[in-house]
Amino acid sequence: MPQHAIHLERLLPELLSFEQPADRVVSRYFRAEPQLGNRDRALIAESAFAILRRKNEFSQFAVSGEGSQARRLALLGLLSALSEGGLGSANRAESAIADLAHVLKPGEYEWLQRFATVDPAALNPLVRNNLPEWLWDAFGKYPGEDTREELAKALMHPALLDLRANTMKTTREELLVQMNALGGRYQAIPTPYAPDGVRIMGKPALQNTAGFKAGMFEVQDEGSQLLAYLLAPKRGEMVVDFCAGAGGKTLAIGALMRSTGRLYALDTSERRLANLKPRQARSGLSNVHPVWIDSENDSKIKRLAGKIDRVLVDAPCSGMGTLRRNPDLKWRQTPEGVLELNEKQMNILSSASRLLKPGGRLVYATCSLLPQENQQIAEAFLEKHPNFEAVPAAEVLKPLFPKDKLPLGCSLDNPWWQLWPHIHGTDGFFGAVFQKKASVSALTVDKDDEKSVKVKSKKVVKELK
Ligand SMILES: C[S@@+](CC[C@H](N)C(=O)[O-])C[C@H]1O[C@@H](n2cnc3c(N)ncnc32)[C@H](O)[C@@H]1O
Repeated sequence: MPQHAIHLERLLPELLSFEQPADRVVSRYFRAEPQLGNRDRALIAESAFAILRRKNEFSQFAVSGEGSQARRLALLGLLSALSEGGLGSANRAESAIADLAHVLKPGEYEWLQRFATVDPAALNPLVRNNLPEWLWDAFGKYPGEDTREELAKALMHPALLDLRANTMKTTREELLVQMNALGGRYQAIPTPYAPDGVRIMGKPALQNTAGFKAGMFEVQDEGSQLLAYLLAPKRGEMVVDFCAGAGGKTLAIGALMRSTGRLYALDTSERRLANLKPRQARSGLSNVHPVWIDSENDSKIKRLAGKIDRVLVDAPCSGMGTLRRNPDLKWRQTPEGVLELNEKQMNILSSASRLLKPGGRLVYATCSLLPQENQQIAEAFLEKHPNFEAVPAAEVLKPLFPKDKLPLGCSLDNPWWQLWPHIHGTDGFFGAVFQKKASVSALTVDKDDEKSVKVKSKKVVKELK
């Protein structure tokens, strides 16, 4: 373990400069240190992310103590990673300190023990909750002063590892057996709501398993899995995933369509779309068509106008709902950055809405918790597009995922769908469903029989090439 602290000390300056996303900095570091094994990498990465999650608390405590500031942060990161149980150890702080004892220099053992006995209630709320002031204030407005601390606490813990069984190749039950056969340290259980989800306690390296290579599963948060049900794609439909990225949601949607119909995966990032290709190949889906676009106004999109049954806009957003797994975002994002995103979100949603047939469904989604990126965009969209109406999420999801008599994430007070880390144990998600109102001329278009739909979709694919 001495080398873990040394690697962390080396990694920290770049990580804490916040110039690059943390996962990129960590991956680059590991590429330059090929001798590190899987377990070492897991502990170093988990400790680095713990430092980002609890930066205010750790920085305040690390003002005093032995050695350099980087060494102190590294030790606090290791202590947190070893005591969180994210690595399958589920140790308490005392036993984690004991695990570290043999690498500690004089005075460090007592210093860590002092840290473990700090009373969080005595700390300033910004320090205790590890949030920048603007975000703490924003959470005070929504979800509100009474609940923001609970939310902040949930965001300080690493996310659990969720998988989605690829139902084109296996079942959840088979995947559970496969995962439980990995070894005693890990335990796999069904996710509470997503019907194909498997939750793993501990963090096994899965990329090299035969099941992963054979496309039996994808790593995907339960909330993301549930979002595919809000789009509710049907077999044989024409569907567009407008901001498909590396295709996490595309693949879940494609499986719900049982690999029928056509599913266009659009994105402006060639790099992300390139990452979709191997995942698509593993998945066995033949209905997915990745298409690179130069912007939301690309002429390829215009050619699909009025032809699509369902469109998902999983918009670029601040990612504040994913702070459990991307804690650097809370230090990198700013209120000005959110304003810029708002303009982008509105433009993408407006362009995407042109794709829909009369009667077609548009789902706007983010992994943000900020109303500016969620409710306010959905409301502004409805105001600007009187040819669309909101469809209550509860109506779309019923009878799925019942919780307190309503489908999970739905409310009687509004039509939107929202998942919270502190309530649902998922990443934070927002979803709004809109339906394009049917017009008289549209009714005749809707009468197309299946054959003519097939001919048309072939033509569209040709046009996109
Ligand atoms: C939240 S991510 C999507 C994640 C993805 N749906 C998934 O499940 O993995 C947002 C995506 O929007 C893409 N994007 C940004 N601007 C865009 C635009 N104008 N049109 C389409 N996609 C855009 C980004 O490249 C990014 O991949």
